[in-house]
Amino acid sequence: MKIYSAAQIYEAINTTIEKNQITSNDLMEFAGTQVFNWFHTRMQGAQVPIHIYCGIGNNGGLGLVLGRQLLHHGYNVHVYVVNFSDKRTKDFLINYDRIKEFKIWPRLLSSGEEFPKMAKEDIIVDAIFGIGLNRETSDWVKDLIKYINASEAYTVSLDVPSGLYPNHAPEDKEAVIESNYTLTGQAPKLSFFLPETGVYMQQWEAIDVGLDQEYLQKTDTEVQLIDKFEVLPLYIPREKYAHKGTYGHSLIVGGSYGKMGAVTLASSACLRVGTGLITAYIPECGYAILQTSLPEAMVICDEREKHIAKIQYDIEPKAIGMGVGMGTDAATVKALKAFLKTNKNRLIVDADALNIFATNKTMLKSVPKGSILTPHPKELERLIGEWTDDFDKLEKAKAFAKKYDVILIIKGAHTITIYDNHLYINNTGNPGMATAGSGDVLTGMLTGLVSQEYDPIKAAIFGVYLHGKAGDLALSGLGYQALTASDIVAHIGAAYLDLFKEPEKPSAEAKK
Ligand SMILES: NC(=O)C1=CN([C@@H]2O[C@H](COP(=O)(O)OP(=O)(O)OC[C@H]3O[C@@H](n4cnc5c(N)ncnc54)[C@H](OP(=O)(O)O)[C@@H]3O)[C@@H](O)[C@H]2O)[C@@H](O)CC1
Ligand SMILES: [K+]
Repeated sequence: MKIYSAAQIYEAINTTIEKNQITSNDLMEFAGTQVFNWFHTRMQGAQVPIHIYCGIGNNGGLGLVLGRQLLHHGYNVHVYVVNFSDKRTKDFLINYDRIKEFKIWPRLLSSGEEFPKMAKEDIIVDAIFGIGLNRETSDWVKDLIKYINASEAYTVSLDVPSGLYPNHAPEDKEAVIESNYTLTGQAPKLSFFLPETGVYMQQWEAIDVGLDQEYLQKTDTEVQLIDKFEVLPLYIPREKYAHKGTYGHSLIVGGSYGKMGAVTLASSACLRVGTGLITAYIPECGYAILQTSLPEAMVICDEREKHIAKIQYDIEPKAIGMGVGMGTDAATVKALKAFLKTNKNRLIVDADALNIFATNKTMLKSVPKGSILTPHPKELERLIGEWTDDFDKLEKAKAFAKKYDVILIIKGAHTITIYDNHLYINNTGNPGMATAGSGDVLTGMLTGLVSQEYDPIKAAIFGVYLHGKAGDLALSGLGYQALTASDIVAHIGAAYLDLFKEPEKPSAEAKK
């Protein structure tokens, strides 16, 4: 699903108006009606008080259309205008007049006014700011937002939780509506998926507000939300006359004394995702561990007992997973340096290999193009330096991926794959996956996919999706706390099978 920027949404609105020869207010009426239908379907005339807080822009205008339609259908509605500026938009004013047809005069709220009384059983509609927010709000509006949040009433935000900027993090964390449900116009916004800003909403749903389909389809976006619909075309079917050589030989290089489990997990995930052959390159101490825990794997041992000191082998892998459980011993750093001088294979770089690169940045220049790096937030910071907010982090990460021509996978609640100035936001996975070894499993899966000749960017997008889906399917009967990395591996097969079940609806999503 495409994620449009605020500028693209405004352009879509203008295109729709011009092409269909309608007024902007016609479009607002349509959007407001869609939102009304959403409420009406769920509330069926229930007389729960609904408090609609409208700003003075088009987000507020949308709130007024909703208010009028709810009144028309006999709902118990209270409408307030948050009067933060005199620059009311044309469509706000049209709808401000129209609501008065119902003998309703919205209460004007301004600085110093007492805020309306509400019970926590009531419903609040937040139509204060939409994507037009461009500066810090005044103190009294912040107080109102805090008051709404403190009410504990169920809050439905229109388009975005008010106070969220389209392209940077809020200055004041308390000056943002904590929304229970966000009904967003046409497509979700980037801020819904980032750790600092995603926390302001529990669930979101995209509502078709009638924007021009041709514009939406032909417009390329920098950001995409990845679900089943997007990954299905990436899947490479298995051939009848294939043999194990067809699906590539994967190599996992890693492990050190006390950390052999990481290699076992990565190697078993690599097998489960479908690699033809798997070899683990490990220090001597892991030999018996690997051979007993994973009989399908072949093992090559380093000359050292407890850590890797020389990466040398006589096989021809298609892809190499590098770094899981590897440690950062000086001899290992030296071995990695020497290895990079001759290696031509694509790498999937994780864990300690990332840490080694972070302190030896020149090594990054020897990483083959199209390799995949999979840092978690701390490892990412070591690679790209500190960031001011999540949006700044993404800019820095894009520049890094471009500089070294690599695919960067930023692991998190919504893992983001970055390549060639594009962002792919994953929509599978759950908090149970924040557990030891989960990253090792991902490294193994990505290695196995690249070995099977998935183009690296496709392997990254597909692998991250499949990893999250396996984690979601593993939850059943376990719950977040009990989920382990081995459970994720055990459900890779189910995640593949799930690809061919009924496709999910792309327009309505629940945030996990
Ligand atoms: N037109 C249509 O058909 C459709 C419209 N839709 C809806 O329109 C919404 C966008 O509307 P919008 O552009 O009017 O902006 P909105 O978010 O309401 O803000 C209002 C204005 O406030 C101002 N302002 C900014 N920050 C401020 C601050 N801190 N303190 C005080 N003032 C501040 C700023 O104006 P400024 O003062 O900078 O000139 C800004 O323009 C969109 O989110 C969606 O809900 C869609 O449903 C599709 C159909
Ligand atoms: K809003």
